[in-house]
Amino acid sequence: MPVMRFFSKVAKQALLSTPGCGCQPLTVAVRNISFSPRQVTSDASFHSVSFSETDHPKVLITGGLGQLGVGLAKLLRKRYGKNNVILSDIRKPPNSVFHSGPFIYSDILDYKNLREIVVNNRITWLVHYSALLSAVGEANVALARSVNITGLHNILDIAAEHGLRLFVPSTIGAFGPSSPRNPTPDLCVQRPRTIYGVSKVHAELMGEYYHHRYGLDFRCLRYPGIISADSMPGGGTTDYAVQIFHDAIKTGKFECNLRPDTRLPMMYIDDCLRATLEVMEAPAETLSMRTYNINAMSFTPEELAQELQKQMPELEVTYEVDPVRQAIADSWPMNFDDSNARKDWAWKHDYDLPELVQTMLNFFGSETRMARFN
Ligand SMILES: NC(=O)c1ccc[n+]([C@@H]2O[C@H](COP(=O)([O-])OP(=O)(O)OC[C@H]3O[C@@H](n4cnc5c(N)ncnc54)[C@H](O)[C@@H]3O)[C@@H](O)[C@H]2O)c1
Ligand SMILES: C[C@@H](O)[C@H](N)C(=O)O
Repeated sequence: MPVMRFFSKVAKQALLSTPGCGCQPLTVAVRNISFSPRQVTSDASFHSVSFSETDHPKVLITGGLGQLGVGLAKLLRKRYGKNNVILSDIRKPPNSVFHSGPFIYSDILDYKNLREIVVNNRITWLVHYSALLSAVGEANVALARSVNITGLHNILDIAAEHGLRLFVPSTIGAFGPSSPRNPTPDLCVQRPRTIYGVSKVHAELMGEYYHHRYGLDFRCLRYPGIISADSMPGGGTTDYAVQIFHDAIKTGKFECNLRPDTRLPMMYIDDCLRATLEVMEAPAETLSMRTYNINAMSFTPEELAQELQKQMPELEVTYEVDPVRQAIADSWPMNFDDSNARKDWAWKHDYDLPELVQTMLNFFGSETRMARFN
């Protein structure tokens, strides 16, 4: 769409509209909506988009000290420059993170604090990672509702008010027992039974609503369970698939809290972070939707254990099922259909199960060698 037509369409939408939010006068949000040139569609084809020194996005990552944020900051800093990517969280960063690039305190429940950060740092992209995951969410529903829903409202309004490109991850947990589970397509019944899932469906719908109503450049990927070696998961149902590596290396034993035949979609962290970068850089006209499933592999605890045992035959795996996590897993997709992401913006995973296991073991192997050396 030509630039002027784009602006006048969005300006008209803005004049007609008022984004709802409990935290600030609605008119302010509308009057202050501004449009970054980055929101205008580009002719560059996917993968060939590159950023000149002066054209870097200025990125803020919320909830950046969890399993995914530090890795994403590293990837984005490599691409856009160290000082153009700000990590934020409400927790105190470890030394290594604090010294690796800009870090700032940000509580997503504090709207004024968010606005100050966005204005003072001239933020243009917002990656919203703060959340309570599925298992911790069930253990503290009130806090999960507040962080995952009220916090999201603040993020949407900040993004709309300042014309930011906004990424919010969703999850396989946004589906429920009445969704088709094998495979689960992008568009189907979504009736999750966890506060986490309910809050993520809410985020998908609110983001898409703001996109259609106010022109917000909202982008969302539904991540599978993410597996990483150098960061620990924050209390989800798929955490077993990370813990098994730590326990296997440390003790040669692992007690799994899901049944051996529980099949769930999973992904290695490098694929997840690259997908996030790719969808953020994708020209708007390639996105036929604003919320996409992405997938890499799908396995059960038994299959993961067998793959590990090819290299560690002495590994012993036992099962002590946690009924809360098992009920959650039994309501989630077994296989994820990500054909729209593959078609629209050329999504392609690099890691399948054997490569994942090899990469994780290589990481822990080199760590052990380093520890012995020191
Ligand atoms: N890790 C996965 O397997 C996975 C899968 C699907 C989707 N996701 C989504 O990706 C995002 C990042 O996941 P993660 O695994 O890094 O999560 P995590 O639980 O490891 O980290 C979440 C972070 O949010 C922070 N936080 C909590 N309350 C906050 C507040 N009020 N203000 C600011 N920050 C606050 C926490 O301190 C924590 O560091 C989440 O939105 C999650 O739903 C993750
Ligand atoms: C799947 C995902 O959203 C998260 N790892 C959880 O299990 O809660």
